[in-house]
Amino acid sequence: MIADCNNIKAKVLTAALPYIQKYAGKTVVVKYGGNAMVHADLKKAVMSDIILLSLVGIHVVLVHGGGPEISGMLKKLDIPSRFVDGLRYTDEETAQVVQMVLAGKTNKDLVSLIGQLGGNAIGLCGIDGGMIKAKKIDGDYGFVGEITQINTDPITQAIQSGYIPVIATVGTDCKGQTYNINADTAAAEIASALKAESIITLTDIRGLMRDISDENSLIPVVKIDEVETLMNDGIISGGMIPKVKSLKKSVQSGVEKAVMIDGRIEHSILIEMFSDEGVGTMFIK
Ligand SMILES: Nc1ncnc2c1ncn2[C@@H]1O[C@H](COP(=O)(O)OP(=O)(O)O)[C@@H](O)[C@H]1O
Ligand SMILES: CC(=O)N[C@@H](CCC(=O)OP(=O)(O)O)C(=O)O
Repeated sequence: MIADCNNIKAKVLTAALPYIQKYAGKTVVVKYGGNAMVHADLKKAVMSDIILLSLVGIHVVLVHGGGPEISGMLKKLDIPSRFVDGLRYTDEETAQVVQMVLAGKTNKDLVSLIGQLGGNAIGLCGIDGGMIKAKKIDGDYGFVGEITQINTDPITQAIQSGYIPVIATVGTDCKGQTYNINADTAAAEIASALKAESIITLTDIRGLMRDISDENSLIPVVKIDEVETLMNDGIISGGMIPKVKSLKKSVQSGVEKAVMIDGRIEHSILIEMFSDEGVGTMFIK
């Protein structure tokens, strides 16, 4: 019985070998959405996967969201939340709360969890080391940032020093104004700046759906020139809008593999990376 079990373990590990060889030394950006973060056990499983990837020599960069935590804090402070095209309308006060929650609480909680699980992470936000420079996005969104420049040095230096960089997506301009940057948007820009091999977005749904009330309507592959039609068809709404736009942009910028997967499934990152099983929605040229 024990021998059988060990045999299976050995088979699983050797089956992963070609995938490990493919990704070793390459950069993989994982975007971890706030909605897939709400269950403690799942969060632990995701962090364990990230540690494993890093230990087999993959340069994992974790870019996290935290929308539900921000909304929760705004509610406690009696500040109303409002979303426009999937982006949080951000007045001056909201921008401060976003910085406090994303860079302060969510980021440090993830770094601490990775540490508890035996990994080595360093928490950064876009302000640290001048990593994310931003300006006000066009339109009426308040202090929502459009990224003007990414300085990859703090990220690459963290990786070279053996840390998993964990990034909160708050940026600044040269005057010190804080901007709230959607985590999907930032993850795509970071992946592109790092010339990442792959971007994996973990969310709280199977992938891009034709109809979110129908579990069987998953769209497994999207060609990026189909995105506009899908947007016009009105099947994409809320937080899925920046997600889809960002994955499209990643592909356009040369990221080899851009996928959205279900963060509610335990070890979905490992299934995605270490098997040929297509999970979620893949964006291709
Ligand atoms: N066509 C679609 N397919 C899948 N999800 C969609 C679609 N349109 C809107 N959504 C919504 O987008 C949500 C995911 O975005 P969001 O809540 O911002 O997640 P995250 O916290 O992972 O960034 C889904 O839970 C779903 O409610
Ligand atoms: C401009 C904007 O919308 N910023 C997001 C930043 C966090 C985020 O993107 O979190 P998720 O990945 O969990 O959605 C917000 O304020 O909620």
